Amino acid sequence: MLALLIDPDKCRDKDLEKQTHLINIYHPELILVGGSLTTQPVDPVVEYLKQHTDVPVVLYPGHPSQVSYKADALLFLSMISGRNAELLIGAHVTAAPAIRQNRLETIPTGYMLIDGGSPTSVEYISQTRPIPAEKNDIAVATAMAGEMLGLRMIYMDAGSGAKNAISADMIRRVKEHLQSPLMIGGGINTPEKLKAAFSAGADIVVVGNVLEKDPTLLKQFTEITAQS
Ligand SMILES: CC(C)=CCC/C(C)=C/CC/C(C)=C/CC/C(C)=C/COP(=O)(O)OP(=O)(O)O
Ligand SMILES: O=P(O)(O)OC[C@@H](O)CO
Ligand SMILES: [Mg+2]
Repeated sequence: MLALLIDPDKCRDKDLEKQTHLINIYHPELILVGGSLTTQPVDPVVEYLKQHTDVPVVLYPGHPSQVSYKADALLFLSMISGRNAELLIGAHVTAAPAIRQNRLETIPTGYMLIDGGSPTSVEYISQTRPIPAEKNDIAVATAMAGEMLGLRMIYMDAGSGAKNAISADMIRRVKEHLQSPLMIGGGINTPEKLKAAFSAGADIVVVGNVLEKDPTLLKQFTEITAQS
């Protein structure tokens, strides 16, 4: 599956219109909405997408303020690569009552930040250290622990705009030990990197930056996804 990430802060009305037009032609399987730091409200972006496409809109929040009850579901992320209690359970306690009240579907997801070769917004904002890129064993153990805690999906992210995407080796090793779906993202900016992530075992690949810069690449990215 291909998940297109839309950052509410980076899309002006015109960009969103253009992206929506291409989404309706090429149909990525998912749209994710979120950012590690957002100053613009998420609600209008979700509302626009729900009105103009049939592709499911799933929230990928960096903060409880990014929860919109207009979305189809929410990645209920716990940042298991870090040791920041607020991102492991704190934000969740704050957000849970309203999520339940509004009957928003949650997808319990273990979020693992992997070193992508340059500092990323998520690393800075979360005040956590990523798992070193070469430490496959730590990634495997972390994903296993997340699954044992009951998390239903694992998201390994090198961070938006990462210099290096997560290695095929790490993806393969983690996937070997996992029953749950594996999501991969961060720095996937060429057709080759997209193919490599799927070949290594990614179930869902998240692409943000490169499609923000050149939305027309969506055609090629959806074709590769269909062949993978
Ligand atoms: C439980 C609820 C509702 C919220 C907490 C959510 C948690 C634990 C988040 C974990 C850490 C985090 C800050 C994730 C944000 C990831 C995200 C949406 C990244 C998108 O990319 P950006 O980092 O915004 O990329 P740019 O730098 O390209 O804007
Ligand atoms: O913007 P890119 O580098 O595609 O990354 C997407 C996403 O995995 C970030 O959390
Ligand atoms: Mg952002």
